[in-house]
Amino acid sequence: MSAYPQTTVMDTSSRESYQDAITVEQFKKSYGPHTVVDGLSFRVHRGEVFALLGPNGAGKTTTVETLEGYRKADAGTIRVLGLDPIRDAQTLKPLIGVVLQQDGLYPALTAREVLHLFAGYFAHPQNPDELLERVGLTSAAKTRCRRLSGGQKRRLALAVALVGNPQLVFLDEPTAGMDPQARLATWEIVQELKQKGVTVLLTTHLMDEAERLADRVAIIDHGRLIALDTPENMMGTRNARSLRFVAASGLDCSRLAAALPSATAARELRAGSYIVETDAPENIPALIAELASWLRDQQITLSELRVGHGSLEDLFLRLTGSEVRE
Ligand SMILES: Nc1ncnc2c1ncn2[C@@H]1O[C@H](COP(=O)(O)OP(=O)(O)OP(=O)(O)O)[C@@H](O)[C@H]1O
Repeated sequence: MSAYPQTTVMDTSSRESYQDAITVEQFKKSYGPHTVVDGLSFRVHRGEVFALLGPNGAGKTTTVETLEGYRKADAGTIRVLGLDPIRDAQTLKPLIGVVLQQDGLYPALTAREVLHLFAGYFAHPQNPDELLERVGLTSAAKTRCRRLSGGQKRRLALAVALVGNPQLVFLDEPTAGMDPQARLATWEIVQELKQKGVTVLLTTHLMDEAERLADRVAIIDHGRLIALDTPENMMGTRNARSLRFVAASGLDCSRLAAALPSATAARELRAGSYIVETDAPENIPALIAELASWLRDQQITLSELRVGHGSLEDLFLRLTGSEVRE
């Protein structure tokens, strides 16, 4: 309940000068002897969708919950909408929306009752019934929370986070447990939030979610920042000098490289996963055309083709050495 306080009168004058929606500088947090966040620094611009990626235990939830004011930093500076999340909690809480990893919704209330209840905490809430429809829960509006499926609970938690028209939304694994249709609907909602200028900080284990939604992605491991960039830059899509493709394993790469005039080299990275290199980004369109016609002539079926280093998932594995879990 503490996440959704009674509406307070806000003094926004002290916040007018803040530049970024979130500032984290040299943030440190330990549990006993165990350091889980170790000098983390990043900024989230206003109106940006920012994704935090990291393997299990990397410190993502600790970071997000500190930004939300639920945990206290041991060291460093944390500002959210120009405010200190603990000292200025009363002012900040009505301005942010939070989807927690665990949904602490009331088991005996219906989905509609929960949303109306939370709407009552805010001065200018969204229409709860319209919001229920927006998250695809109209048919479950009269279902008690304990009977909602895992995916429906996540959608209700999202609606609860949005009902107060927040300026900044924290989404901790927002689509975990959702079926593909609900996931797509949630992605649309995040894109709408961005269009409205709402800042979104999300954590996810789904690389396609980060690739599709995020303006910038921070990869953290052992509580440290190891990469921060746009998904395109991380994947090397711009100024790329290579193609990756997936097809049957065991293709003759020297024959392949020799057959493509724009290629300088070709290798099988792992069974069925190939890289073809060229010496300048402007050769990429020709390389794609040459590769496509070679594959056609050899009657080889292609299951994936990417420009650049590979997927965000490849990069994540390379940087953290960890498997991604859903
Ligand atoms: N209250 C706590 N007391 C002690 N240890 C904790 C506490 N909360 C988290 N930890 C530990 O801190 C580390 C970082 O946890 P955190 O939940 O921040 O990671 P995460 O990146 O969100 O992981 P996940 O992807 O599994 O959610 C983990 O080793 C976790 O066990």
